[in-house]
Amino acid sequence: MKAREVNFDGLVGLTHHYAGLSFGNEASTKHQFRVSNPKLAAKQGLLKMKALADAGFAQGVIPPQERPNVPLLRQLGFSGSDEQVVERAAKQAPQLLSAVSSASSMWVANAATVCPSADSLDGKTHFTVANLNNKFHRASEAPTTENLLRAIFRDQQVFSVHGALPQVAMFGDEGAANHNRLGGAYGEPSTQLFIYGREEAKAGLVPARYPARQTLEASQAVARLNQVNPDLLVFAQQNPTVIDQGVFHNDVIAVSNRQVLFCHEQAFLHQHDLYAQLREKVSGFTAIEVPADKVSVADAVGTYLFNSQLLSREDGSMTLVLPEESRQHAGVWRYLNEVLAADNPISDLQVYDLRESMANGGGPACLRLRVVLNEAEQKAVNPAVMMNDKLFITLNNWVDRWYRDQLTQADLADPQLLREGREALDELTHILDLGSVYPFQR
Ligand SMILES: NCCC[C@H](NC(=O)CCC(=O)O)C(=O)O
Repeated sequence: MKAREVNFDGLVGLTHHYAGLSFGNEASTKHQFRVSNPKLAAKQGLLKMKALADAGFAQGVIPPQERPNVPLLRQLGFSGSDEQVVERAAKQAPQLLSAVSSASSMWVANAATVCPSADSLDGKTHFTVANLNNKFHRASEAPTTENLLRAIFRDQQVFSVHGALPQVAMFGDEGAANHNRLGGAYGEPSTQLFIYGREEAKAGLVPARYPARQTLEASQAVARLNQVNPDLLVFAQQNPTVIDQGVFHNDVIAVSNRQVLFCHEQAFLHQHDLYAQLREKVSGFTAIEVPADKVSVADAVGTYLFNSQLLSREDGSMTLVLPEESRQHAGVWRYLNEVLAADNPISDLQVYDLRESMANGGGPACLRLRVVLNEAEQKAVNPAVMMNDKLFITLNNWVDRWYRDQLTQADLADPQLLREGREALDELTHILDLGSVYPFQR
């Protein structure tokens, strides 16, 4: 049975703004308080989804979360009606209101880690929701992410969705952004490479300046929950010095597809040992390694060339889906064209304008969750979330009706934004046939 990779992209939420919340993510810090355009952000994302769907890649959509997160504000001691809760938070702690209003769930590469059925001991497709413990504004995504995944992958005969790991630093887990799957055909058992930033139990090498968000302990627990066949597992540490240069997730410095790993030469701590392990486990393993004298780590972080999607076409060749920023940089673009000309599976570069998401540190790869599905599993997915001409038009109209074209931290105090958000999401759950998934619906 033929399996394929389906990409599910996060739809940008109505409160997308630049809050400067992610220490260690340099774009987030740099763009704090810049005026955002949620409408444009959502449309940029939809255009990428539609273009990839039109090019024959299977594409789904994951909806945004309810923001501001009023229950979370109540947990922090703000009381009264929902409107009063928001109003009081805006007055007493505007930075908290901003955090609980973040549209960060758009970066669904951090929603969960996925184990395709070919790799799991029980033959099911597993999802473990990420706890995103390192950042307050992101840790609150987990419960609704779980509801959303259950509403999309709802057939429990074939899908198994696990709740997030315990919310403590020891089990900090950032989902698929720190996970690669390497192998042959998608439906064949493949090697799962879990990348971590530090090991809680050992005083090993760790970054000095910025946090290592993912622990080895978390990666091991996710592999257990997902029932990954132990023969297929590899764990490797990210290079702490690149974390200190702004590589807060592995998908900022490496991307894989089938037998190919496209990465910077400084991505991993013991890079050559890792290649040796992968050569042994993955038939035809191909590393396309970018040297620092061609692209510095700073330029990789600035242009996000590795935060790309590496997609297989029918003939086995691969398309690299890149953000506009990597075309704008002469040296990076020259290097990418050298990769194109060289003898390797990459034979096409596609560039998208994702400027709104990029300014918060999210490129093409951050916006998508990869799910390998065989034919029966594809049929078991909630069909209303799959991108096609009709859904594209419906979602664009929905965005036009509900989204603002500029937003600042001060606007978050507007009780109308809360009401608009709920009405819009209520409508969206009908469009995507999700049932009741948000706190305000329960
Ligand atoms: N995979 C990309 C994730 C980007 C995300 N940025 C943010 O949350 C920035 C939000 C802000 O600062 O407004 C993060 O760092 O986890």
